[in-house]
Amino acid sequence: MNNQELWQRYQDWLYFHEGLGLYLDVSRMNFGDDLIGKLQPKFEQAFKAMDELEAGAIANPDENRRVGHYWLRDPELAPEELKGEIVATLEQIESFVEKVHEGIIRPPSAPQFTDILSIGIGGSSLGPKFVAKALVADFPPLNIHFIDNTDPDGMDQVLNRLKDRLCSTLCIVISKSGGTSETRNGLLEAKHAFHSQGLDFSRHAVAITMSGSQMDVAENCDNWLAKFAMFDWVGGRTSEMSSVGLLSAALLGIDIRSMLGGAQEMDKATRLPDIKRNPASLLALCWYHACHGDNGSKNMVILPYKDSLVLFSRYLQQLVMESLGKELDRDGKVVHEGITVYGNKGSTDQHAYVQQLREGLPDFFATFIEVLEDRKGPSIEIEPDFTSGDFLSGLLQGTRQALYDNQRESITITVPRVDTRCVGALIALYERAVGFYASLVNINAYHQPGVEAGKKAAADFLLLQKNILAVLKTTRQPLTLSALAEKIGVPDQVETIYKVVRHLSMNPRQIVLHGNLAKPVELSVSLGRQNNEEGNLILRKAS
Ligand SMILES: O=P(O)(O)OC[C@H]1O[C@H](O)[C@H](O)[C@@H](O)[C@@H]1O
Repeated sequence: MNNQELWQRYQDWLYFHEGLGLYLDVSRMNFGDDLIGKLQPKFEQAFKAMDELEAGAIANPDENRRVGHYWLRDPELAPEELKGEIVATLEQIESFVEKVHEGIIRPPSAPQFTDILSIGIGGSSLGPKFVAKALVADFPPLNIHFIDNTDPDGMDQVLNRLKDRLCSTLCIVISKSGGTSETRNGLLEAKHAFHSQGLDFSRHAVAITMSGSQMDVAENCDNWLAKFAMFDWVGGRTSEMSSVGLLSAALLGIDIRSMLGGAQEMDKATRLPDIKRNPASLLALCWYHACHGDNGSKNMVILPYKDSLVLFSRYLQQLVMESLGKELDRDGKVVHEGITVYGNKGSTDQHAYVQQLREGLPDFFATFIEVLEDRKGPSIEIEPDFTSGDFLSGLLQGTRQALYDNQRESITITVPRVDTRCVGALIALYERAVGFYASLVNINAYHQPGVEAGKKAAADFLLLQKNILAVLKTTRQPLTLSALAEKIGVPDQVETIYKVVRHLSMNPRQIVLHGNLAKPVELSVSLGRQNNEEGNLILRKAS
């Protein structure tokens, strides 16, 4: 197409949401005009399924669950019996936050809370992190820190930096199921850090979990400073607008009602059963074209040209890949669906992987996110008539053009600025697009059966470790790895045993490896003293 034709295509397909000032440009996706007609029946099904979901159907049959994240921003739409708890939880959050800000709810040994330590993983971390990065003011009422892994080094880094302010740190532990081991470990490590300083953890701790969850019961969260409900009908990856995301956002001074309002406005726009005039169905159409049609399966590269949106791609990785990455369709047929999502930000990525996007594997489509307002207030001129923001804008338009010139497709979402309404709207837009796409390809977007396999294998690994330690504790002589495997009764698991003892031997766990590390088959292992005497004897216990 020549420039004139492209300009025409741009205008023909442009979606604009007046209230949000949001543009969606799909003109650089090369689907033909006939695609809408072709997909019309599938979309009719998708709109219908979405209506049913919002009306309270069991949209996630495998887990026998309703899917209600849309009700969070419009409780009036929720089934009668749920309205009250949505409204009450929001009010509970606001009242708690107000009291924290005013110092009415305060730590026992400091006048006010200064910091938040947020512990959670997956949906219990990605949304809060994304929103904090996107919307936090330069000088927020509290500073936020995250533990989202069971990496001891990572936890030490956070806890060491917080050491002098632990007495004024509010610890929010988030786990819908309450049974996620990484979060449990983070909680126990944080608790240990508080206790080491003589601080009463329960006076600093806030729980966000389903009532009666494993964590709720084990920790007796009712005795904590506060406990906020997490609803069974809200999935982890769509929980940003529940207490999971709203509590920390409000504590940071972010206007959560406005974020909910932005999402609600987008929800209204994405309910319209008209593919071309609904931004979420337009996105789903583009994804179908790029990922499901004759073009093979393309990856989704998310490129926001704005530093504050840098975590959007990570947020979307869970939303899109956990929702759409499925082995079976709704009829039980093997389909291996999914869309790979990656990205960081422009123009930073221009100096990293855009080379491959432009000239290498044509295995992706890009989504540019353009923000029209450069900054609050005026800019200096970097060169006569040019500001830094002009360069950012030029680099976005240039990359879009350069990709298109080399037959690389792209979508562009343009927003006026990164504010609460915009962030709420972006989250809502992608949530709905994922739901539509799942309908188009006939999969359940709301379960995640594949996640369990890794957890189960990790549990087996840890059980094996337990058995190894039990044997070594009763054996005086070093054992070869195969002898150890025999003794435990798993002769075919020498490699796993090797991995366990190699890890233990590098840590103060009194496990010693003997022999040549380059020849695992010749190694033997025993319980004993390691070189680092001091470390040997310290086995920290969770309090
Ligand atoms: O909030 P939690 O129950 O701790 O779950 C945290 C995360 O872990 C799981 O593995 C799921 O796959 C995610 O969807 C979820 O967000």
